[in-house]
Amino acid sequence: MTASRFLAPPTAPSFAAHRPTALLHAYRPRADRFFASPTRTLLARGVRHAVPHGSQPLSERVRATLDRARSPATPVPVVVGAIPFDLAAPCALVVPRALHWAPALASDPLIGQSGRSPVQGRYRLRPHPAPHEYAARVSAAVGRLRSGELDKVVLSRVLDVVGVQEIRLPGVLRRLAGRDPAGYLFAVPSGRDRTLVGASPELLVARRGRHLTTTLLAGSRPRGRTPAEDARHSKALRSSDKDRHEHAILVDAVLAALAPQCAQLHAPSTPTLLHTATMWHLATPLTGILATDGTTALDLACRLHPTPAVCGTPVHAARQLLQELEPFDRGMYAGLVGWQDAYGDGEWALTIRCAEVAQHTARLFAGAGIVADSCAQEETAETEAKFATLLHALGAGLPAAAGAV
Ligand SMILES: C=C(O[C@H]1C=CC=C(C(=O)O)[C@@H]1O)C(=O)O
Repeated sequence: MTASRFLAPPTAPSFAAHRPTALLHAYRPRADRFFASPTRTLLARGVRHAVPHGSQPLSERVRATLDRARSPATPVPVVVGAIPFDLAAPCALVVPRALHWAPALASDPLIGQSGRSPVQGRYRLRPHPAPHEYAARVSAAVGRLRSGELDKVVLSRVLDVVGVQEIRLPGVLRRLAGRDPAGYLFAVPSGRDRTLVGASPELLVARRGRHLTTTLLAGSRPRGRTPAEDARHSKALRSSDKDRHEHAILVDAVLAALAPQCAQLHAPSTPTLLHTATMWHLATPLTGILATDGTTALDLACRLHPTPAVCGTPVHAARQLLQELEPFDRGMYAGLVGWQDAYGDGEWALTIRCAEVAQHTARLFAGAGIVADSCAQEETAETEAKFATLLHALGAGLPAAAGAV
């Protein structure tokens, strides 16, 4: 595969014709799917084919849908959308009627003007479970981790944000883009009248020909309110044994899952730091060369999912513990969002730092990786800090409203 084919898929002859921010501003809720990564911006309009629900593995159903969508006018169709945490549940992937591509949002000088001033919305905030109850569940998880039953579990909670007016998704998406233009931004229909919107920092996997990349994140601190506090937080994260252990569990699991597929696989021996507008993370960028041409981006994603960034280790024990300790359905949270073309190239990011929006209500999700040395109060504070990404974009993250959490 050549780089030029990757940069200008045949479905996107107008790749360079659009400004990234023009696609951002053209986004229409419900009719469109918007996805932006550090390499490209994509706006998908309408539905030509939907990937069906069924008992066959997801990546086979996607292959079959892409085959069906191939035509002289669209020789290399693309699927776009979201996949739930539970791969056996219905996905929200489609081959759109029209697809517009542009370079990365961060490359557009106008991105700085996107959604700069958050509107002050009037909202009621309902956490589930309440922070003290979540902390109790973290303590229960720590007990199980210390007994040796498992090594890590990612325990999440939700925050329902209920407004007096309908939530305006284009504004939410623009404010997310304005604050984190180099992240993975998305707004995709996720069910009847529901939209999954978010700004994820984590790439599960991207494939370009035989080249694959992932950016593994685990171990977090909130950004500081002053430069000095911010520097303290990043330094504390870098030197924390507990966070390095939490991170190493993720890197080891992903290396073990990818090794059989790869002729080469490279991970730096120590993590670096990555930041979003609200969080610091320990990060490991991993690169590899696939052993064969036949493995698609989604084959790789399904092989990896759920990683210890969103579930835990061992996976089976972690899933069981989540069933006991998480009193809600994750739905599209902690799943995947992205695109893949008929060549098998694509990008799949984790659906974290996101909300599912329906009319007046947004359900925000946030999780924290728990290991045997975790402190329940700190993990609870970490989930509160993670909620801030979406609270800010909704205009609900202002001190008075945040105090109600
Ligand atoms: C599960 C989430 O974050 C994951 C990604 C980065 C760092 C994480 C952590 O430090 O716990 C989580 O594993 C979330 O934001 O809901």
